[in-house]
Amino acid sequence: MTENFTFNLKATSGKARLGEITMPRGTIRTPAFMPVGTVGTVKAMYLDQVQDGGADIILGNTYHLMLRPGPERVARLGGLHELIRWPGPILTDSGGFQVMSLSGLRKLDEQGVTFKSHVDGSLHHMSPERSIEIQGLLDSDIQMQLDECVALPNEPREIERAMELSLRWAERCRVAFGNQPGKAMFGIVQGGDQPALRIRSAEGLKQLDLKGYSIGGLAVGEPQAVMLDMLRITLPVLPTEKPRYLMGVGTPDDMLKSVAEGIDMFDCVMPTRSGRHGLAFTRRGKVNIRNARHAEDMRPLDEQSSCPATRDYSRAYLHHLVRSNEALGGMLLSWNNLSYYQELMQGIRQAIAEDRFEDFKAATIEMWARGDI
Ligand SMILES: C=CCOC(=O)Nc1nc2cc3[nH]c(NC)nc3cc2c(=O)[nH]1
Repeated sequence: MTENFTFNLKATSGKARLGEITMPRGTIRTPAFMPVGTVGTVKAMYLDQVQDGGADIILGNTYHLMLRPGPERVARLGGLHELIRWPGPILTDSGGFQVMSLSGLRKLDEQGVTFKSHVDGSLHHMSPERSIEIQGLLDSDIQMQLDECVALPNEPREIERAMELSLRWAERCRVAFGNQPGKAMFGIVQGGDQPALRIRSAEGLKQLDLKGYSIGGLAVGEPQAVMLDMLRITLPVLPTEKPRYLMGVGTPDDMLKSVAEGIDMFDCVMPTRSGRHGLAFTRRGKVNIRNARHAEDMRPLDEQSSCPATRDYSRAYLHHLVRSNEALGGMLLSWNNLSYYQELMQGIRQAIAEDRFEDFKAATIEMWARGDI
């Protein structure tokens, strides 16, 4: 068992990287997909299934957990891992992004953000220091700086203002985080779709002795080409020996192309959220199980899968459950989708290990191009 946070780069295939993050609570194989466990649960899943399905780490959302059950209460209950019974590493966001997108934002200034809870309307203030304090109370293993993510497209002046503010907040978070050997704090590169601002943000964060770097401000409505361009600008500036985490991404296509640029970690609600709405991800593309054509299709989603939800249940039954809005429908499709995402990550890691990632990427995207099957 290691008492530190270390990242070991094991192989490369083009710019794609195979690595391992070792932490006291376990090892994270990269490239990694991190299921989103918003309010201390990966929705519609048992965490045993999430772990058995291949996830080494899950996400917890600071914004939700600070509102309910509250960070001090979680600490009194032994911390998030105890409460939700997840033994592995947990990455928590700083809350910044969700405050902007979910709450009645009241004010954002140098000190931090002031907002009204979407739960009960209570007023909250979150400074960079309070965000790190909350993540500490949650006993989070990988903590995020507080940042300001602006939507795209946007005025360059506005993107610059938010990027500079985020840099100042990164410094304050770094001071507040202090020295916690078995834990990590990641900075978040901002700068929107502006190359010069992306470079300045990455250069600024490199002064802070961080253990990893998130790429923020993307997957906020910009075309995929813009997102990939920003990765090509940003990643060469970042230290190769530290992990890179692309926030909120994405579809299998997004992840394959981002791994090809040098991304190591991903999180996205897509597999779980779309599973609850009847969309199944499979090796051969997406299946909208609500579609009438599945009503009497006795085939499972994929007879070759090792996931029971994928291998043992007919499309007809899944169709019936989803059409009837039965809980089991969302449960089985979430299970299927997370299993597919982890199977894809395993395939990516294997392809990098054998230096054939480019072929694997092309073949997987081509298989997907055939669309709904
Ligand atoms: C776990 C996340 C750590 O969150 C933070 O502390 N801040 C933060 N979160 C983001 C989340 C995003 N999701 C998407 N698309 C679905 N784009 C995102 C961009 C950001 C961002 O720029 N900052």
